[in-house]
Amino acid sequence: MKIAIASGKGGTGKSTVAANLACTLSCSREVALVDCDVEEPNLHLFFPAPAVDVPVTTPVPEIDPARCNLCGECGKFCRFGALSVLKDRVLVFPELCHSCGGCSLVCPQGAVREVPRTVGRVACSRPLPALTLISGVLNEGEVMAPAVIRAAKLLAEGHPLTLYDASPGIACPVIETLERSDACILVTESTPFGLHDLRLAAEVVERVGIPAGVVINRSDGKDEETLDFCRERGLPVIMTIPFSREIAAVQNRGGLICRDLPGWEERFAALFEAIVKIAGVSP
Ligand SMILES: Nc1ncnc2c1ncn2[C@@H]1O[C@H](COP(=O)(O)OP(=O)(O)OP(=O)(O)O)[C@@H](O)[C@H]1O
Ligand code: SF4
Ligand code: SF4
Repeated sequence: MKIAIASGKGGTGKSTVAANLACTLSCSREVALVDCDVEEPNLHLFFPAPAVDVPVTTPVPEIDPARCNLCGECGKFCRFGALSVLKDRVLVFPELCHSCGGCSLVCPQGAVREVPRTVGRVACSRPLPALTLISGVLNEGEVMAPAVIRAAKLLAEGHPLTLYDASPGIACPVIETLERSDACILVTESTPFGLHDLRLAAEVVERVGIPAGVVINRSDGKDEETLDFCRERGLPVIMTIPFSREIAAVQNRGGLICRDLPGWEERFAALFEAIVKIAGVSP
């Protein structure tokens, strides 16, 4: 079973929910937690442990000047501007390449071969007896976040229960994270910005075809607009977390509220039961 934790807006508490849910569940079962926020992974801060790194590479073209006749077909084909055919050579911009493989297929001279290029890494650790943490890390200056997310998710394959912590927003890295998830927990906060971005995120999960439930975090007890929206969209609200200095203090020292504050382990266990019901599949 695969559960994604996402939110339209940054800083709403995705990592808080993902880390506490993973920790709670690992008391009773084997869990893999995948940090898909590859531009800024932070779950390792909750679960410090020695990690093994696996490099992530993507194939990019390399042109053989001895074969290339500068016909320009590869440049015409590439939709991403990663190839520029000049008078005397073909320039390759590897960081723009989406590794579709098209240029090597269309080259009539067989002058394009694919070479691996490292864009990031996946760090694997075992911070708790039944918890595997898999963190995708995109190299600085790289843009191919989906490739690192795919690699991180692949490493988690085979685990009976996997949680994916998505990046904020609704761009391709989030879509890549949502792919093949059984359900999604949408984390929001009761502010106009939170509601605006929840609308966008709700639309995305609907389009991807994944059932979802909502966690309202940093609640000040005035959640009516968010509750109305959820009711209209048929999105069940499956947990409410108050805005609390105590929660912030635990988190800011790298602690977990399910371990350090009474009652939260039970609440995260109940959150899991609720999302399992929404997913309609057994873990
Ligand atoms: N209920 C709460 N009460 C007080 N502080 C909170 C609460 N929930 C989260 N925070 C604090 O808000 C900050 C952001 O939380 P968190 O990192 O979980 O958000 P996020 O959605 O994962 O962020 P990002 O968009 O960067 O991935 C953290 O400093 C956390 O301690
Ligand atoms: S398609 Fe092949 S032969 Fe033509 S410019 Fe590109 S690399 Fe050269
Ligand atoms: S592999 Fe695809 S994206 Fe990359 S340079 Fe070739 S055509 Fe462009």
